[in-house]
Amino acid sequence: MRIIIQENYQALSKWVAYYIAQKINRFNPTPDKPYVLGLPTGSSPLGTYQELIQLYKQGKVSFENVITFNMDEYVGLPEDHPQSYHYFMWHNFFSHIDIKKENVHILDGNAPDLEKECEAYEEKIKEVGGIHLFLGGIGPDGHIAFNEPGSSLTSRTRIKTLTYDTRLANSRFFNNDINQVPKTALTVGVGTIMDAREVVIIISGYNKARALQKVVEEGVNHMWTVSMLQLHRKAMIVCDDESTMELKVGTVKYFKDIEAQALSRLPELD
Ligand SMILES: N[C@@H]1[C@@H](O)[C@H](O)[C@@H](COP(=O)(O)O)O[C@@H]1O
Repeated sequence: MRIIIQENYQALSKWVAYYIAQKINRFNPTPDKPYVLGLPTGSSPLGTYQELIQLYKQGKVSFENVITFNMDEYVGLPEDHPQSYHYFMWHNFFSHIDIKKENVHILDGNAPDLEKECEAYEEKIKEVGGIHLFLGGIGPDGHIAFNEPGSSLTSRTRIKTLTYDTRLANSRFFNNDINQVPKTALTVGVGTIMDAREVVIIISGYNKARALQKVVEEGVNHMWTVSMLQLHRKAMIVCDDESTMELKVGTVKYFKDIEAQALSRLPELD
C-alpha cells in the first residue's frame, strides 16, 4: 500500500485531484469505454472536488465519459435535504462539471424496497464493468463508507445501523443534535470497495490519527474496516502531516523517503 504524506489539507487535496485527473486522461474514456469512479462525501474529499472543478474549468480534465457511484446515503432523508448525500454531491461537485446526469449513481435511501435497491446497485456496478478507482475517506473509528467497526470485511452493498460514534461525529451537520441524524444508511460493502481496480483514501487531521496508525502499523481487523486495504492490490492513502501524529517517526520517514518523488511534484496531466 502506498502512503503519500502531504504537508497539509490543501496540498493533499491538490495531489489527489491531479492524480484522479491524470487517471481519467490516461484512460482516454469514450461513451463506449467510460471511466468509472467510486466517490465519497464528507469534509475529506471537499478540497479534492474543488480542485477537480478548477481543473475542469481550465480544460485540463473532462467528466463527459465518466460514470460515478457514490459510497453511501442516509435512509429516509429527502434527496433535497441539505445533509443528504445526493444534495452534497450535486451541490459540491456534479453541478460544476460536465458529468451527464444519467452517469451519476447514488443509492436511493427512500426506495420502497431498500434491499432491492442495494442489490440493484451492485448489479449496475457489474454492468459497467466494475469501478476503476474508488476514492474514499474514513471516520475517526476507521470506518470506510458506512462500514462501521465489526462490519464484515467481505460485505456488499446493504443497510447498516449507524453507531453512536458516527451519529455523534455527524451531528455537527445536524444542528449538533444527534436525534436529527438518521439511524440507518445504505452503504457499499468493504467487498464492493475491494473489487475496485484501485482504491485511494484521503485521511486528514488529528482526529483521524489513531485510525491511520491502525491501518498502517497494525494488522487487518474488522474493528478498523479501512485496514482491509492492506489486502488490496493497488491501494493508496493520501494523508496530511497532522494525521500522522500517532505513527512512529520511523514509519513516517520510511514512507516519505520511498515516496520522495511523488511528494516533490504533482501527478502530470498529459
Ligand atoms: N459515510 C461517511 C464516510 O464515507 C466518511 O468518510 C466519513 C468521514 O467524514 P469526514 O470526511 O467529514 O470526516 O463520514 C461519513 O461517515
